[in-house]
Amino acid sequence: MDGKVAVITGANTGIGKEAARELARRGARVIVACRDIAKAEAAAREIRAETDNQEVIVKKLDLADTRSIREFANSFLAEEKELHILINNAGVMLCPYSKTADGFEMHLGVNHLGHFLLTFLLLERLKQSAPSRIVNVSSLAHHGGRIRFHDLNGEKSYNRGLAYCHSKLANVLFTRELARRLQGTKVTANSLHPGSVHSELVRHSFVMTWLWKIFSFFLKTPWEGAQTSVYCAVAEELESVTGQYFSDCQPAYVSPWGRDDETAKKLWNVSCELLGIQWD
Ligand SMILES: NC(=O)C1=CN([C@@H]2O[C@H](COP(=O)(O)OP(=O)(O)OC[C@H]3O[C@@H](n4cnc5c(N)ncnc54)[C@H](OP(=O)(O)O)[C@@H]3O)[C@@H](O)[C@H]2O)C=CC1
Ligand SMILES: CC1=C(/C=C/C(C)=C/C=C/C(C)=C/C=O)C(C)(C)CCC1
Repeated sequence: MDGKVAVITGANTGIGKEAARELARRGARVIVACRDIAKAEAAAREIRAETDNQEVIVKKLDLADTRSIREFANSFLAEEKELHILINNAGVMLCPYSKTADGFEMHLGVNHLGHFLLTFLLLERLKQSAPSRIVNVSSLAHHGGRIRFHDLNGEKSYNRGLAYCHSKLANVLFTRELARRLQGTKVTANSLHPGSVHSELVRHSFVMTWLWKIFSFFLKTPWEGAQTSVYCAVAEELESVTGQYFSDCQPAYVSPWGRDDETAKKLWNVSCELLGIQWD
């Protein structure tokens, strides 16, 4: 991947860090886009030392704050002339009810709206650098999700498990609509389930943290969990594959709600309204 530029969100730990390591190992210039610069620098240092690739760059990105997303994009666009791979990987799960700086429910705000805005801001660069790829890390949990247009911010009722599922369904629907709109541009968009992975994702749940420790033997390692992301980002046979959903490096079953084009279009329009952007 010499000469290729990749941005990976949430690459300081877990699946994102391992995906960054794999792309760096293959020679790509990797932008590690994280909210905590100290953690990101530590991860980048480790990856540089292990892969002997010095082109692992840390940039601040807090997906729970649209100002930070815009600052990241401005700085990236000023410094990087190309972008071939965008892996929208960062995520939160099982958060107690909370809101982003812009007042969005945390799961929807970080997992969906933050990445929606980031993709919007970086899309011209992806188009200019085509062939290029957008990889959205969703989850099997999208099966439990519904887009609750009447209460997107969970103000009427909130369940943290369901809130995560809704946001992961939003990832699948966003990918589907994005892929449709990008037909003919040589920019592809695919989503995926990484597997059940022993990472810090369960940090907000005491019970899940213990389950994850006790049953860690049955879970994938973060490196194993990163393989489908890496596959979607680099596999030659996926050059023109777009709008698909993968698991274990294979196309996988999408819930009926994840295949609903009307909901995908409506979610697109509502996301634009919430973010105050025009994206045709
Ligand atoms: N682990 C699993 O079993 C599964 C994971 N997934 C998905 O995989 C992706 C990666 O998760 P995983 O590696 O497991 O989890 P981790 O918790 O280990 O990593 C999540 C990453 O997202 C970052 N992040 C969280 N909030 C923000 C924010 N506001 N702005 C920027 N970055 C943020 C974290 O940063 P920080 O360290 O600073 O908090 C961290 O780098 C997620 O999208 C998750 O939904 C899907 C299915 C199963
Ligand atoms: C059934 C079962 C387990 C499986 C849990 C699963 C399958 C979790 C999936 C989590 C996802 C999909 C998270 C993120 O999106 C454990 C805990 C290993 C313990 C043994 C019993």
